[in-house]
Amino acid sequence: MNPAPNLFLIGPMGAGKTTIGRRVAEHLSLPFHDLDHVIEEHTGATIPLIFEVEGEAGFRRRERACLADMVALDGIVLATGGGAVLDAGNRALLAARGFVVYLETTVEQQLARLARDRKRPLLAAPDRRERLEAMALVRNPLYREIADLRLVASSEHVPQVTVELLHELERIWRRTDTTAAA
Ligand SMILES: Nc1ncnc2c1ncn2[C@@H]1O[C@H](COP(=O)(O)OP(=O)(O)OP(=O)(O)O)[C@@H](O)[C@H]1O
Ligand SMILES: O=C(O)C1=C[C@@H](O)[C@@H](O)[C@H](O)C1
Ligand SMILES: [Mg+2]
Repeated sequence: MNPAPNLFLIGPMGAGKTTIGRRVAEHLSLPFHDLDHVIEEHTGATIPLIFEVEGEAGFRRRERACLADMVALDGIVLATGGGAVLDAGNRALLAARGFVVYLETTVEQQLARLARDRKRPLLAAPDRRERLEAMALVRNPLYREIADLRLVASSEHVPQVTVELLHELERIWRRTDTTAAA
């Protein structure tokens, strides 16, 4: 069993936090929440519109508030947005309130997976590769800082990655159980 109250997925845009998180939650019979969707619901506006009206700073304020609400829950799987770890307070909350899985990916994979995406305002750049590389430079150390588990998805097949993550969690949580019982 998960010794932490929650399971949190972190990692860059297009790493699969939403996709894999939803499937893992289903397998674990836990409620799934996606922080981006929570923000949109609370605001009554899409993420692109929030960025357009309030800028990234406004979006980050809303992200902080919604993240604080979500981590207060118990027994959930939460997929965060790619930039949630930029805030030190968010990082502290995630580390304190759950088991943190860092889904790793490469810029190459991001470019392929998000090629047709128009819903991520930070990707609206003339050179997407350059933008993603710059973000990785700043953010990857922050993901690493709070990760309890790093998963380099070896497959482009979503069900396969889901199974890989479930196996890793089972292995780690079984070990934690044994240690606690000893
Ligand atoms: N392991 C995978 N193999 C192939 N495609 C994937 C994989 N993981 C995710 N995808 C695809 O990549 C796209 C982006 O995935 P997803 O929305 O889950 O990313 P995310 O990590 O939640 O990103 P964000 O931080 O922007 O919310 C989706 O179309 C999804 O189907
Ligand atoms: O990487 C980011 O900063 C973002 C990722 C998305 O999940 C959204 O949270 C938003 O588009 C910003
Ligand atoms: Mg997502």
